[in-house]
Amino acid sequence: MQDNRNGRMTFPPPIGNDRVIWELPKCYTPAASVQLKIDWDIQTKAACKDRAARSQPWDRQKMSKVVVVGDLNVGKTCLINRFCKDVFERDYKATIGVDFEIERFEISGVPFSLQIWDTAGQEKFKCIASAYYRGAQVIITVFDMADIKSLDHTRQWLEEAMSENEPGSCFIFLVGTKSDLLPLEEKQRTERDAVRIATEMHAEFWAVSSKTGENVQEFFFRVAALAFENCILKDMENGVPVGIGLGDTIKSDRANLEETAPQDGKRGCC
Ligand SMILES: Nc1nc2c(ncn2[C@@H]2O[C@H](COP(=O)(O)OP(=O)(O)OP(=O)(O)O)[C@@H](O)[C@H]2O)c(=O)[nH]1
Repeated sequence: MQDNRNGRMTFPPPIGNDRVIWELPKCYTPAASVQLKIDWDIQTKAACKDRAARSQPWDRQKMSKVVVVGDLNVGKTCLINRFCKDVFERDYKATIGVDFEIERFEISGVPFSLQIWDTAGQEKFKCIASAYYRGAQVIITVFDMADIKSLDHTRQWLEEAMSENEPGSCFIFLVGTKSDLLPLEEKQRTERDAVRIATEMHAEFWAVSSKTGENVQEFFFRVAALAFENCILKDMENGVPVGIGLGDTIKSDRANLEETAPQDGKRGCC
């Protein structure tokens, strides 16, 4: 890429090593995985090779929208903050409406981003948050492993998120947080219940702890990899040549957010 101001070559912002994915990350447990395969689809590999070789400009990278839903206090914000900022907040601060983060990856040599929407679990903010469900490629339904009621509510959260999206258009994940709070036996029992519900929801189950960081990065890498592959395969289905961007090519973070945010809503935290 040429920088017109000083004639020097400029390149996309570097991605830290911790956001580079070469191999398809493993699922948490095969009992609750919707994608049991252990490697990329052969078409994905070919498309990545081609695209990486062409060194597309950074502003033509791909982005997938991820919506995180679940009861209040289950740990949605902490989960996102642990992954995006590597921090853990012990004190509860309710999310007001919605908030978002953008995380950049390099997957098989191709730039890719996740736009992660954190929604409020409190009933009074639901109408604001639900306006942002549309256009999701990934829905993450979160429950607190130490509060079994929140697991029962995940079906309802998923139904509401899916009501704004086409059936079968999203990857669904069921995430149990606060695994650090449970003794082993109780954790195993809760996981068995969660796997059953995940199967009903056609979701992939993960147990994580934002406090200790256990499985948080592994989980988001898996999300990014599956969303990325989905973009490539969708483009192929739609007859988009592999060299011409992957799916919804983005112009910039700002332009993309304006497109995906509801017309009458605000961007960012409301
Ligand atoms: N021990 C432990 N506590 C956690 C974990 N994740 C979150 N918490 C605590 O749970 C409380 C709620 O976390 P939040 O992330 O704010 O919950 P939320 O789901 O975003 O809540 P709303 O914004 O109201 O929807 C906070 O006090 C966190 O410190 C975890 O993995 N382990």
